[in-house]
Order: sequence, then structure tokens, then C-alpha cells
Amino acid sequence: MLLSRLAQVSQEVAATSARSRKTELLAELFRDAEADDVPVVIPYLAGRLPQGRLGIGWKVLGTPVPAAATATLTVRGTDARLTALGQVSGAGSQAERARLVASLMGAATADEQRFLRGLLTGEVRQGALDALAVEGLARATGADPGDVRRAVMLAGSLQTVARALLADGPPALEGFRLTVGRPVQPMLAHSASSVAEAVGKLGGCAVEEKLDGIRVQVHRDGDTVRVFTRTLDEITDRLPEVTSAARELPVERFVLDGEVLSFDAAGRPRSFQETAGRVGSRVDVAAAAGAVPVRPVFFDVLSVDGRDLLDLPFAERHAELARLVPEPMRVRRLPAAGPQDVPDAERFLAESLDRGHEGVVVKGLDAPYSAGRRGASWLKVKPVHTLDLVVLAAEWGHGRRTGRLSNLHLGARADDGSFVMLGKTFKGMTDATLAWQTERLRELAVRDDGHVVDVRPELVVEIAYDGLQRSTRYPAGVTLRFARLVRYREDKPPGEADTVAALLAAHPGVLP
Ligand SMILES: Nc1ncnc2c1ncn2[C@@H]1O[C@H](COP(=O)(O)OP(=O)(O)OP(=O)(O)O)[C@@H](O)[C@H]1O
Repeated sequence: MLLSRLAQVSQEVAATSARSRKTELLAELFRDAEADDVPVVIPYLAGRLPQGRLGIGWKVLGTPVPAAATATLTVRGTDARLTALGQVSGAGSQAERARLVASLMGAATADEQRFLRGLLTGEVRQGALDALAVEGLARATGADPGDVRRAVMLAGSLQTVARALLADGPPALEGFRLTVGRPVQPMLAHSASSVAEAVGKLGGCAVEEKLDGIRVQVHRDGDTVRVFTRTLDEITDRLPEVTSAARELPVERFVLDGEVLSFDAAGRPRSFQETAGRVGSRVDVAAAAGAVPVRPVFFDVLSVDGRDLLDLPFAERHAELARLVPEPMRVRRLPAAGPQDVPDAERFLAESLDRGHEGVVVKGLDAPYSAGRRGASWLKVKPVHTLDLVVLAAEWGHGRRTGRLSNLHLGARADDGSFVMLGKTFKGMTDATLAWQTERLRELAVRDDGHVVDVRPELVVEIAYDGLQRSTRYPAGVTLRFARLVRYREDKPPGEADTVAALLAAHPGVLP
């Protein structure tokens, strides 16, 4: 497929507001695409680069190049050029990258140049695109949209499902089953402001400790154990303790869902930073494990002995979990609560906080496992409310912070998938954080005017704040009071950052 076709459809989809028209435009595009185009077409439409970071400096992108008169670039050819560009390293690599970008831009028409620039700077994000693409694919191939959605959750990748669907039609969807060894997208939670609200919404529920560690999905098939993160990256080699724990369990084939964390000698959880630092270290895992040992605590089970449990009610999945996993390796919980048990649930929250945990997750007893979705049947309650926002830009620091990127521009998600700036913060940063974020943000830079560096909106930060106030300076009409950095959330993609709408709903009355 020609890149010009994709660029045109992308523009048309962004320009129309009617969902049905967007879906139809995508369906037409998919009908014309070859199966092998799709792994590139879908991320390009959403404004994502399949290669992740490319390290193209803002200066390179800002340099004008004469446009080609006719469209010759293909989608796959463009992707191959960008892959090659990403692999350039060593002395002279900056100049070589600049040459490759200029040659790509020179082969592109004016419309294609505009599209590529948006893609490379991260400015053409279309947040809702993946959901629309599912509908477009279903329409193009005659598949049921619900079946496509389920296959995507089980495959953990829209691109994989799209390619199979276009190659083999709807029967291909049956090939996507829960398979031990292949991660599925984890179920996520919504927030509730109190235990009473959560219990009131869910009716029959269980209340579990909310552990502040790293989410893990653990797959065991005989002696083979594989551990995946929330973003489905494999981290088996970094967590030997999890492999041994999984091998000790009495059943040979299963998929478990839980959190990995480290505890101090007194049995209290260590800080998230310590656990994350440990899980993040790839070199000398044995030494890291000696210094900060971790262990898994499981709260769900997705498959046992070849039986797929995703559609079972939570109460039954938990009964299976209790049979498979011994007490200390299972999350602490209040097994059954209803509206009359709010005082018990509140006491359980207080005890969880005393034990050093973050809060509780209240879970509906009847709900299936909604892989890949923020199911309404898991409600988290945390006393300290924070926001997950996206870094849009950063300002060069002064004084002690000269040469460091310091003041962060923070954005929340808007309905159309773009990001809206809510405020700035330079608070809550240690020297180590400043050094780390300077390096990371420079890699993401798309523009630098010597004062403010604009970046691809890819890094998620957790921000504490004291409230919301009206402001004429920011586009949403509101800004955060006393925003400060809590931590970077590299495990969270920008598409899952908090939304402006949710923030306004949580602070009624701030806007008239
Ligand atoms: N008992 C539990 N049940 C489910 N999730 C739990 C539990 N304890 C801790 N967690 C963690 O809480 C997360 C669920 O909250 P959510 O889906 O909002 O993700 P999140 O944005 O990463 O949450 P947070 O930032 O509050 O940790 C899970 O991804 C998991 O890592």
C-alpha cells in the first residue's frame, strides 16, 4: 500500500467527527491493504512508531526538504527505512540519521511529509484509533466486532490479530485462545473515592489489599516458567524468585496474575522505588536479588490445567486460586462483603494501610476477567489520590539545575486522544531523577528553543496535587495546585493516562 493512501485516510479520519464514517474509512483502507501492511498501518494511524524511539533530533525534522511530485513511497518501504535509521549507531551516527531522514523526506510528497513529520514528532496521536480499527477490521472482513476485541485481548496485540484476520478471514479468530506461555492484557481497575462508594456500586464483593509493586502475569508449563509485565514485556530472567515460587506449586500448567514486591525483615512492603529498581535491573540479577529479594503475591488465576477460567465469576476463580496457591503467596482479603458490611470493609482498609499497603481493591464477586479493560468490577480505593499525566515538554533549569531538564509540562488525555496541558512542576525531584529525566527527555525531544524542550508525549508521571483551580492560562480552564512528582510510571503507556473529563468529574464545581 502506498503511504499517500494512508496519509490521506489518516487526515480524513481526524477531520470527521462521526464515528460511523471513521469506521467506514478504516474499513475501506483495510479492504485494500495486504495482510503484511497491517502491522505498520495500524500504529501509523494511531501515531505510534513500531520502532519505539528513533533518536531523530528536532533539528533534523525542522530542516525543510523539497517534496517529491509523485507518490512512490510504500507503507512497508517507509517502515523498513525507519528501522534502518533506528539501527544506525557509533561515530557519525547523527549525521547519518540526518542524511536518511532527508532522503526519506525527499522521496515524500508534501502531504506525506506532513504525515511523516507528525508521526516522527508524536503530534498525530489518535488515542481512540485502536478501538476504531477493531470496528473497521470487523466491517472489512465480516467478523463480529466482539470476537475481534476478544481475540485482541487474548493475543495481547491488535496488529497480530489484524494480520491473521486479513490473511484468513473470520475463522482465524478461533486461533486466539488463552495459551499458556502467551501473555494476555491484564484486567485494570477504576477508582472509587471511598470503600462505601465501591461496595455500594458493586453489591456482593471481596475487598483485597492493594499492593504497591510491579504487576506480573506468571505462566507455567511444566518446568518452563515465563513472567510478563503489565505491558506484556517478558522479565523472567530478572525474577528468579518468581520462577522458583511458580515451580513449587502443585499444578504444572497455569496462568496467575499478581504483583511482585519486596518486603523488609519485619515483613512490611518496601517502597515502590526499591521494588521497581530491583525489577528494572538486568545486569547481575543474582546480586540484585541478594540485596532486594522479591516475592510474588497472587490475586487471580486465568487458567489451570488447560482450563480457561476467564469467563468464570471472580468468586469461582478465587476458589481455584485458593486451591492452587498457599496462603502467604496469596493476597490478603475480606472474602465476601455486601452493603451491610461497610464498617468491616473500612476496617480492612485501615488495617491494610497500617501494614504499609497502598489501599484496597474492591472486586465484584460475579464478574469475569475482563482482559485488557478497565472493568467496572474492580474499584481501587486509595487515600492518597494521585494523577498519571504525560510529560509534554520540560524547561531547562537554572542555578543548581543548570544543564538539567527540570520544570515539567504536564498533560491529561482529551477525548480525541490528544493531550491537554494542566500545569507544570519542578518539585519532588532528586538529583538522580533530574539526571535520568534529562537524558530520557532529550531522547524524546522534538523541538528545543533553548528554554523549553517539547517532547514526544510518551512518558507517564505520577503526580500528587492539593486540588484543582480555575485558570485562564491553561486550555482546559483549570490547573493543578501544588503539583509534585511522585514517580515515573514507565509501566504505563500514555494512552492510559488520566483524562481531563475524569479529573473535572472528580472536582465538581471548579468550572461553572
Ligand atoms: N489486589 C489487587 N488486585 C488487583 N490489582 C492490584 C491489587 N493489588 C495491587 N494491584 C495493582 O493495581 C493495579 C490496578 O489499578 P489500575 O488498573 O488503576 O492500574 P494503575 O493505574 O497502575 O494503578 P495505580 O497507579 O493505582 O497502581 C494493578 O495493575 C496492579 O498492579
